[in-house]
Amino acid sequence: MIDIEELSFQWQPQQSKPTLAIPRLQIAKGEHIFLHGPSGCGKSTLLSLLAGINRPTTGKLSIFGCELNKLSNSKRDAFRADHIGYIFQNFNLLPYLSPIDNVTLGCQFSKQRHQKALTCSPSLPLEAARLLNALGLDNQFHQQNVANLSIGQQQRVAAARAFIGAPELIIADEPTSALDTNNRQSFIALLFAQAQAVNSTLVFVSHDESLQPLFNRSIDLVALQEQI
Ligand SMILES: Nc1ncnc2c1ncn2[C@@H]1O[C@H](COP(=O)(O)OP(=O)(O)OP(=O)(O)O)[C@@H](O)[C@H]1O
Repeated sequence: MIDIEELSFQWQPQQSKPTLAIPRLQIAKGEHIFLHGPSGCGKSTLLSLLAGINRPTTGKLSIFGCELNKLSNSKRDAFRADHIGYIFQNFNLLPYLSPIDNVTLGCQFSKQRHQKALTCSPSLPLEAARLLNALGLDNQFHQQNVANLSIGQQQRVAAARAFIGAPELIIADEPTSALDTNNRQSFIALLFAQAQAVNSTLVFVSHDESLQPLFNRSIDLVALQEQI
């Protein structure tokens, strides 16, 4: 569960107005949230706070009972490695590594996720292969350099890397923007199936409002900041 109270964030101390000012936001465990709003309204900034990359300037941000606003940078890094899978807009894959190696990297910084992954498969590479297949990337592509894969295939690798070790929260920042409409919807169906299998909470940012009905709840970041 995510719990935000009176949160504000500003990139620079001299800003006249904070980038984000959210009075209240609660997200329940297992919810699939569609987060939207105009360009520059602060969606990626909010994701960076949820992921513990940045810390709120003021206010409370608690994820699964842990108050991230009170943790040091290194403790937030450890929290992120243990509990959060992040699918970046540009995927951030290592191009000279195979899909299997990219996916297993998701466990390198977390003993907890490593152990959880081994409860599903006998080894990390086998668990990576299981997730890649579940997300629609066949075995024939598992050992190639990811640089040789299509954008849609790279996106499946990025999603499998986020899901390995069953993190409680999956954050996805416009992961479907390079795909056509049919591929977007089928990718989201696979994403939901994985999230449901381990009851992960999903926070998904997109400008494509046609995707909204697929989610449990839609949050307009501008309206959220105007609530009294
Ligand atoms: N690293 C940074 N340093 C300073 N300001 C930043 C930084 N990153 C973002 N900003 C500013 O914060 C504001 C919100 O940016 P953010 O990227 O969160 O918006 P967004 O809603 O995700 O936009 P988009 O939909 O275009 O991706 C913008 O005014 C942006 O210029």
